[in-house]
Amino acid sequence: MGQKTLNSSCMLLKAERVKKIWQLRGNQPAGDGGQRQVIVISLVKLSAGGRGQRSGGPVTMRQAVEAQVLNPHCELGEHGLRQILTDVIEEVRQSVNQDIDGAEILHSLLNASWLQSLLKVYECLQRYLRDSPAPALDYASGLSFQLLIDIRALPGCSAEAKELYRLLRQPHLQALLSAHDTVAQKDYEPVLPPMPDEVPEDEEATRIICLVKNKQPLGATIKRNDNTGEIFVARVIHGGLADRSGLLHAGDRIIEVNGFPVDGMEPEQVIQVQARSQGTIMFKVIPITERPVHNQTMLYVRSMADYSPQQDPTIPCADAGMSFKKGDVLEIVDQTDAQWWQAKKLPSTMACAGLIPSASLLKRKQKEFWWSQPYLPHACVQTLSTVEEEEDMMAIDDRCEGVEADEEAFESDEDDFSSNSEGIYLVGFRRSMRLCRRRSHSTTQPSCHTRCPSSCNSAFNSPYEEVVRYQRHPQDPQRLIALIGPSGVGVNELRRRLIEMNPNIYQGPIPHTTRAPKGYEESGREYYFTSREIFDNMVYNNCFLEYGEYKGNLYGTSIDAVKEVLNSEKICVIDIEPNAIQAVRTHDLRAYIIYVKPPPVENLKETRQDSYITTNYYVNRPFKDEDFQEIEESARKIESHFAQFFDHVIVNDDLQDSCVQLLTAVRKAQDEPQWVPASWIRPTSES
Ligand SMILES: Nc1ncnc2c1ncn2[C@@H]1O[C@H](COP(=O)(O)OP(=O)(O)OP(=O)(O)O)[C@@H](O)[C@H]1O
Repeated sequence: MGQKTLNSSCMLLKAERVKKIWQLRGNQPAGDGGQRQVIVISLVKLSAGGRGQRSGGPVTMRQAVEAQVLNPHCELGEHGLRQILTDVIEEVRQSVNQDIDGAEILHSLLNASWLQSLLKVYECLQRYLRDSPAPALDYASGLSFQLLIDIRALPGCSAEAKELYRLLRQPHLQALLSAHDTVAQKDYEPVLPPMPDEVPEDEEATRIICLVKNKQPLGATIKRNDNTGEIFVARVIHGGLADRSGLLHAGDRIIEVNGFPVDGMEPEQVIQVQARSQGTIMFKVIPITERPVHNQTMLYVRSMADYSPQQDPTIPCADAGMSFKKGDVLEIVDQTDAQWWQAKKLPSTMACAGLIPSASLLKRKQKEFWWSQPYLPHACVQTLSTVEEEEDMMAIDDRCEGVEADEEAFESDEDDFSSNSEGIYLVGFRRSMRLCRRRSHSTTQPSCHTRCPSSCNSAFNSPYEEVVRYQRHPQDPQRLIALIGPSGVGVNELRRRLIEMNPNIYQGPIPHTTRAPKGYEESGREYYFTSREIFDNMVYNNCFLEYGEYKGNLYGTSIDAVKEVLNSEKICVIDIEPNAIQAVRTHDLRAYIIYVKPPPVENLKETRQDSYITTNYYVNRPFKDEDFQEIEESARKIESHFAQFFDHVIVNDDLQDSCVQLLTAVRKAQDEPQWVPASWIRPTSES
């Protein structure tokens, strides 16, 4: 016995020519605007032949196959070819058991579901040829239309007639009748070119793909091998026309487009040939032999930068690119290419993905600065207010016409330590507390210190932040609500109104201070009164989200004070400096960031006519034009540096409207699924 061979007639079964023509037809059915795809498998011809035979069943099978090829109309029994295939598979299975070379591969090939489906289609076509069904009439929709007119003309119509009228008017039924008429009239458009009769010997290695153009782009990019001049498919865009055909793959070599040999052409010329074609595009390709296996995992990211493909000269194809803004959530559908990923912007109804720079490429581009917003490196440790800054503040306040009031006068301002009828104190609204961390109209020179978690730098440096959809479990603590906005926009006003609405649900954290308590004050009610030493120790141990100094006393909001509110099952509402955002975007606090944005300056002027701005060193005074300009300027800076972290934006125009918006947003944050950093759910060493 020589080498073991698969001595079976199933080896003789040879796919001589299997050609598929996929006709992707862009048709707009009335009403739904969707796309209909018709897949036509034009020719499937299996024949038998070859060496070696065995007696018994297999020979009968071979004869049956040959008989089928010679006379496709002959009967092959109830299950036709599928029956033959089942028998062959059984025989190959026996060969597998005998450990015969190649049997296992053949067994899995014959068992493939696509082959079963192909044979099913074949059998259907055979049955169709045998039965030659003919339509009873070509214009079923015309008949139904006539019926509708007749029923309407009936003087008193029965319940049955009314029901028939209703049924015939259903869009689904009308679409069905229209489809019937299309088939009955054999109105198939466009007509595909005939298959060439003469197929060269090496045809097995090539594939002819015919795609019907619709308004969509092809969804594939090409590249040229500069040494050989050969043209290859560089990438197939996820969800595009080429991808959905399933016939074009990255790495396939394109030999012809619409009959034009493309070897040696520039990619732009190939695109022109393709663009000139009307109706259908025919590609002759040599398929890539080893297609890479994609086991892509689903990845969702929040973009930390803006990107515009039209301004990026390095993108392989600007039209295939996708623009995005800071804060957009992107679904990364393909990361095969280390440089260019494919993504969809969420929420998306687009089937087709777009090209975006990979994380490493975008990081490189960010460093180049040529198209992105100037990048502000995040300062982990803020410097204490300098003498110049103090002078700056004085310079601003020099313009004030108010009367200087001492801290005591501020502290006794009723608004600042009000308690409601149930005796619940609204903490954190004291003027001194607010002024100590007063925003200095500049994001680069904040006057207070913010905590920087270890993940802070990585979040600021990475152009994409991985996110996951998170729905708070009813037993989880409520999410922290953090409001940010330019000084004077109304952050405290909104926060106060929310807490006042229901202090049993909403509460601010109790701040710490080194100031001595006044007679009526209790530690743990208005403030936690601590010594400077303890305060310094807390600063050293990173216990504060933010802290600052006002008139020689330190004030700060501790993480534990926030957690205390959250653990009491209330919703903690805080007002933070933009630089403290990263300190609250943690696994423990899970902050929902609401940005309070100023309306256009004309609206600001109109709505703030009777309002008073809180100023440093001086009592409140009416808003001035300079204040509105500063609010606008500060808003621009905050948005350009921190917009990627906003979960929600409220334009504080009409105060009443803004309160309603805030309440709705807070409820959504607690009760509806939100995109949150993946590190909150799968804590990493960084978080
Ligand atoms: N939508 C609005 N319409 C009219 N007045 C408003 C509106 N929002 C806020 N105000 C008023 O504007 C003034 C400033 O608001 P608020 O004190 O809340 O500012 P802020 O953003 O907290 O600034 P800061 O942190 O500097 O105190 C207050 O008198 C407030 O009542």
